[in-house]
Amino acid sequence: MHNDIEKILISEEEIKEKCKELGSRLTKEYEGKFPLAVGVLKGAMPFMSDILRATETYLEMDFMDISSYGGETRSSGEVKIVKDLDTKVEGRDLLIIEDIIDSGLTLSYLVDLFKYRKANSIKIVTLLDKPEGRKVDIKADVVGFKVPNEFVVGYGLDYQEKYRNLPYVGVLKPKIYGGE
Ligand SMILES: O=P(O)(O)OC[C@H]1O[C@H](OP(=O)(O)OP(=O)(O)O)[C@H](O)[C@@H]1O
Ligand code: HPA
Ligand SMILES: [Mg+2]
Repeated sequence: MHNDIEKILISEEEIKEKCKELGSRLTKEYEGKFPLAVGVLKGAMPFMSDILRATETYLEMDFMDISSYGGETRSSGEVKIVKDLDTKVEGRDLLIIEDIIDSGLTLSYLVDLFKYRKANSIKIVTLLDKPEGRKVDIKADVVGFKVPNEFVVGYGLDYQEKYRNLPYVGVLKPKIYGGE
């Protein structure tokens, strides 16, 4: 598996440090509140697990499974709910946790949905931001790292469902995508 990686963009150590830093920030921001942390499956799973264990406040966790990429490296543009939340959103302070904002389609769909469901507040935390990928205007409130306009894998991010369990974020060798 490691052999398929051309270069590591963000190391395991850098991710660990960042989760601690962002966790302390969220601890302060949600002091005295009881936010609903919404993990966007499947990609956000490792990041959610690490950042929330560094967030020292009461919180509730729930998950939403959204899909728009299928097995491709480009968004189909059609966002589908595979699994909805079990929790009522009305009046809650939502903390949406994502692995990456690329085109922005997934998050803009979710933000609209949660506004419609009358959330009290919505904050977006993403490990990675790929600003050059953007098709709709949306910004995260908290960003771990910016990444260049390349398809990245690892730490939750997949290519054809593989590589999510890499402890770092990297770029695949071109031959893995069927390139030369
Ligand atoms: O900003 P966007 O262009 O919408 O891309 C970001 C979304 O795409 C990926 O999920 P995907 O739909 O591939 O599902 P997955 O998390 O199960 O891999 C990623 O985990 C984000 O949720
Ligand atoms: O660069 C990416 N890698 C993996 N999954 C993704 N979903 C959106 N962008 C990406
Ligand atoms: Mg994916």
